[in-house]
Amino acid sequence: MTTPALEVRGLTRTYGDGATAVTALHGLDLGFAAGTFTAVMGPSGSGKTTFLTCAGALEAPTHGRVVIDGDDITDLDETRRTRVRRERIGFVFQSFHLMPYLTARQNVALPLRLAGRRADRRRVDELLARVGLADRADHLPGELSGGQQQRVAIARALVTDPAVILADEPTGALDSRTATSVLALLRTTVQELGATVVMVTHDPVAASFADAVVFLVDGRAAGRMEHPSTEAVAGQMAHLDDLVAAS
Ligand SMILES: Nc1ncnc2c1ncn2[C@@H]1O[C@H](COP(=O)(O)OP(=O)(O)OP(=O)(O)O)[C@@H](O)[C@H]1O
Repeated sequence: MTTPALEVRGLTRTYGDGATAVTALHGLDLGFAAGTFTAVMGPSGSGKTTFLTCAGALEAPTHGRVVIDGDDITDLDETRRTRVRRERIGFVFQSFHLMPYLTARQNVALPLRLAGRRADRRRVDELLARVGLADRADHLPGELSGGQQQRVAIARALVTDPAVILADEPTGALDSRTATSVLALLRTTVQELGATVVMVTHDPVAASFADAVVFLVDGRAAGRMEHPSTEAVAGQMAHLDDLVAAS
């Protein structure tokens, strides 16, 4: 068996304590093979964001392990966790999170600079070309459309060649045509570069671009669907929403 790009074992996250404690994740076990595109879906409050922030070393789990490409990062101190975030994980957020005063090229190069690595201009420009922005390298984010900004963010997420890219509703702020082209780009990134993408989404259309969907309900894994179609995912989500409403 090859080492998963990302694995969580017994992942538990409780917020607060005493009577007001909320357990967002209850011993979640999930593995994501390298070179795959997986969507994570579930009803509101099912723990998707909490999963992503724990897997992305943005917060520590209460119990359980987070393993990135075979390295257990759970007990690292804050300095090392920051390094893991910068060098082993790529992030793509709904609201792009680009630096407004840096050009597209400088934004893509930023993770390399923060990691103390030489910002290889050829690699940065190659990635900008790959995401279709060769002619926008010197533009500021404010001079780019939403879809173009998300393409810059995807190039930035790829620049360190991370073990895994974590995407949180990457098309949530885009119109459906632009969303489709950004999802197609994520798909080709996985196919052609062997990247590993884990994407939280509410959108069955977005999920249909993935190889598989993992469903969460109430902080627990609630099934997996291979080769998802929009209709099958929408049907499963409606079923899960009914289960939650009935509980
Ligand atoms: N910082 C926090 N403090 C207290 N409770 C929290 C915190 N973050 C999340 N929760 C609770 O944990 C549970 C899971 O939240 P989470 O945001 O992970 O769900 P989600 O599936 O991403 O939801 P949505 O689809 O609505 O974004 C919810 O009950 C939420 O209220």
